[in-house]
Amino acid sequence: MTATILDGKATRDEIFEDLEARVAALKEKGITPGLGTILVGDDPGSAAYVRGKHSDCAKVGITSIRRDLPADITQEELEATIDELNANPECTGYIVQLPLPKHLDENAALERIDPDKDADGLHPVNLGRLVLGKEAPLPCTPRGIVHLLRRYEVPIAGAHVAVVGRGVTVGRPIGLLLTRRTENATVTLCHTGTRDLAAQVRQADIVIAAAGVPGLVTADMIKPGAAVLDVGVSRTADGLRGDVADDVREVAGFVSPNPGGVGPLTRAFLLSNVVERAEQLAGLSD
Ligand SMILES: Nc1nc2c(c(=O)[nH]1)N[C@@H](CN(C=O)c1ccc(C(=O)N[C@@H](CCC(=O)O)C(=O)O)cc1)CN2
Ligand SMILES: [Mg+2]
Repeated sequence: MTATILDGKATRDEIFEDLEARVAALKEKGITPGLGTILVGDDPGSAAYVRGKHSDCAKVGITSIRRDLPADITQEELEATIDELNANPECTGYIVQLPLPKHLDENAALERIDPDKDADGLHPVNLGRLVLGKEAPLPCTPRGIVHLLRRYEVPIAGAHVAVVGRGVTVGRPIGLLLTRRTENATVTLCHTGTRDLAAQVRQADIVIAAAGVPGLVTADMIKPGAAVLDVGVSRTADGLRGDVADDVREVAGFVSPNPGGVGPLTRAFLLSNVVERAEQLAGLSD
């Protein structure tokens, strides 16, 4: 068997086309959505992601607001920048690029974001709303994963999903999305303390690998025909590596590659969250 590729770039292009039209409609009503980013330090990966977010904004007509701060900034200085974007009327949504340098308190920074401007859906109030099933901006990577599965008609209802990795941007929130009544999956959240990871992954219809460990998920761990989404990213001497070994394609029914799978959708749904918020402000959504 050779797996069907879940093409994140083609799916991203469809989303951008829709967003471009919606941004034009907002502008006709006198509202221009504005995405802010706060980047601390000079990690090349984070800098590239932030550059990508701003070039996406230009493609769909969203205003870009950039705040780049030195790596040795204090928590107080970071929080002053967060306060500034909370108060900035041009900025309708923004993100703090993660991870932050070790000396900074990431949770305190996320908590200081105005929940109504939280474009990443990572503020505790918005994660709490997700737990309660209330409307909220959804974390971008999990939203991209669900969209990609639906787009390629991978059966989700009743499926057994193994998530590998418990980070705040993917592993923890994806279980909350997939167990909503609209998705109805059964989710096992695996991590470094999981006994016999291979056995957990082997019984899954859908595997979401988001551990950041190159090649962690191998072909012998995959149930034939399963959907395998490679979300982890590691920068190695050989370049970017995902969590999923290449030969998984010979066993799986569906594979999202890395790069070119879920990553482009993380960026697309960030813009989507910003546009949805602007539509709420304009009274264009229900
Ligand atoms: N505040 C946030 N920080 C981080 C998030 C996030 O959602 N919010 N997620 C990741 C990084 N990230 C966005 O910020 C991100 C990661 C990967 C991609 C992407 O498009 N990847 C491409 C490959 C890119 C490359 O060549 O380097 C792909 O998968 O095809 C976009 C965004 C951690 N931090
Ligand atoms: Mg991500």
